[in-house]
Amino acid sequence: MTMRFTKMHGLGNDFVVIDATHEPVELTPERVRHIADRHFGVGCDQLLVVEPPSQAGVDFRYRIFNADGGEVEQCGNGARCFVRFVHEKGLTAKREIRVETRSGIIAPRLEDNGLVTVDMGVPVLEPARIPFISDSDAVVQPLDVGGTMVPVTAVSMGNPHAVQVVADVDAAPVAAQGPLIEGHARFPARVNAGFMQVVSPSHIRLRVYERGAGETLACGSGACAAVVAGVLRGLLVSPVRVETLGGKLEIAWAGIGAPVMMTGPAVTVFEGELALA
Ligand SMILES: N[C@@H](CCC[C@H](N)C(=O)O)C(=O)O
Repeated sequence: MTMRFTKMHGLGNDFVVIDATHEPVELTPERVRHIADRHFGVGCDQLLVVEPPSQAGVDFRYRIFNADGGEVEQCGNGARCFVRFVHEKGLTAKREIRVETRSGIIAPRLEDNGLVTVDMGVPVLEPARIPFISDSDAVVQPLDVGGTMVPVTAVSMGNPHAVQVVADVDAAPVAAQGPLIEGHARFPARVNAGFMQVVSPSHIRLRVYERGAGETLACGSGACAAVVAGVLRGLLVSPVRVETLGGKLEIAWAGIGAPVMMTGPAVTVFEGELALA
């Protein structure tokens, strides 16, 4: 059996994108892991599957699978690539699209300059809904990471994030702390671990150790979560330029109750056909 795919990226956070609008695609966690494998498969941080909508008033449904095979709720860089994909494939001519994800409906828009702006929805801060086990709703909470108390802000952008502030992102303990935070018992659904350096109130540098994928060159939902955390901590003023290892995003957030807006690029790299066992 063969499967056609498109390889894409948003700031180096890379995706294998599959069109399942005409025919369903059978995916198992093993198959996702094989496709995402950089040696034995195509290689990607996430696999994105574009499907017909399951409800009225929505244009598409898109599903997100991490490289470890797990299906997740949200992907910011993926949402931008999804829009470019449906345009390039001629699946719609609409520039503003309503798309179902596991965490609800998001609304990405293809701009005239080729960038994509995504309304990523209202961030969730209540611990139980993140989910984050805590008796407190304080913005900054100590997390015991291998015996070191790390002050983090827990935010859900549809998917869970734990953001910490570091003095120098290049020296941040991403490899050492990332896996410990990702699998921390206080985050029962696991979590994406963000390390943010505040350069100025409108500029941060960010690295993210992603749940189910390890450190990636960029994480769109992580950039949104970091800006929310920075604004809530009084360190940032929207809009904020977020510099990742793979490039820059613009994030705007007007505060509690408002949606987070993310603008950035989406790039198609190549198309291919994969033989599946
Ligand atoms: N790279 C993504 C996030 C993908 C999902 C994440 N690893 C999770 O498990 O929640 C982004 O750009 O937001």
